Amino acid sequence: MESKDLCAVERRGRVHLITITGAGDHRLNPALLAAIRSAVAASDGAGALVLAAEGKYFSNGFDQAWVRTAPPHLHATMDGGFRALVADLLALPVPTVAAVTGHAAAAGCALALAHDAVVMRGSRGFLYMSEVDAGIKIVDFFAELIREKVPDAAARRDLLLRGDKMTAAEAVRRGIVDAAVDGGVEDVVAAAVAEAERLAARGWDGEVVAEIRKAVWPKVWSKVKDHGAGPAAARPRL
Ligand SMILES: CCCCCCCCCCCCC/C=C/C(=O)SCCNC(=O)CCNC(=O)[C@H](O)C(C)(C)COP(=O)(O)OP(=O)(O)OC[C@H]1O[C@@H](n2cnc3c(N)ncnc32)[C@H](O)[C@@H]1OP(=O)(O)O
Repeated sequence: MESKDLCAVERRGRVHLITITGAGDHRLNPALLAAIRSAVAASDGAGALVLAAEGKYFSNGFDQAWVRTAPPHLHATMDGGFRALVADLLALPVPTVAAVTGHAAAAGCALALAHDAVVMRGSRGFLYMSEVDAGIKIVDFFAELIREKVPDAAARRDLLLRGDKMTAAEAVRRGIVDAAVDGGVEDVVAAAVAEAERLAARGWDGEVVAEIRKAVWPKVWSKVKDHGAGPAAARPRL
């Protein structure tokens, strides 16, 4: 499947809207990670970026089936591809908003939290770090991402060491998500685009946005910066 089939890209006003397509659970493997990265790279000229998804999943995390079948030497492309995508998002010269239109589990949850803002569907979908239930250790930059994006220790414990499946309302109450949106997938996307448009209207200097973001999340940036497509890095290592 070509990358353009994995993600759809459109402009809505000043907003670059990326949609992970299909009714599946959008498992993150090198092909989908590359497709999302290409879609992010196509945001030149936009004032803000939104990442959304079709169906009942935003993303259900890494593609474990791919890991089981791929030669071991390729496993690093999953980690490298994810780090590169997070680096691209942190280095982007425009505000970013995740439209969590459905379940966001494990690496899918981490991907949502790698955005500046997160709006989430109120009636469907969990924010869920399933690793403790699935018997999967998390790596350092995941821990950093959660530590920096989930500042409340109790919320971090509930997410990582209790495996809570948080609804949007719960995630808003815990300070992890910015807004719970009533209605369907398109209502969540519309709310995310509206927020992105408000941020784009501020007309910020893109380099300042990117440098402030790196300064605000320094430990995550330090663990991903050599993987992304930003000025400091060579071509993505996918
Ligand atoms: C991993 C190998 C990688 C190796 C190489 C790379 C290394 C790189 C670094 C590694 C880092 C490791 C960390 C990351 C690891 C991963 O990502 S591994 C992949 C992990 N992924 C998972 O474990 C998947 C987890 N997902 C699930 O368990 C489920 O899919 C789900 C999210 C819990 C959803 O389950 P599902 O049964 O599909 O749910 P639904 O049917 O939609 O809903 C269940 C019921 O709940 C109701 N409901 C849904 N949303 C809401 C809501 N918001 N409010 C209220 N109720 C809700 C829904 O209606 C259902 O109700 P019933 O119909 O009555 O049952």
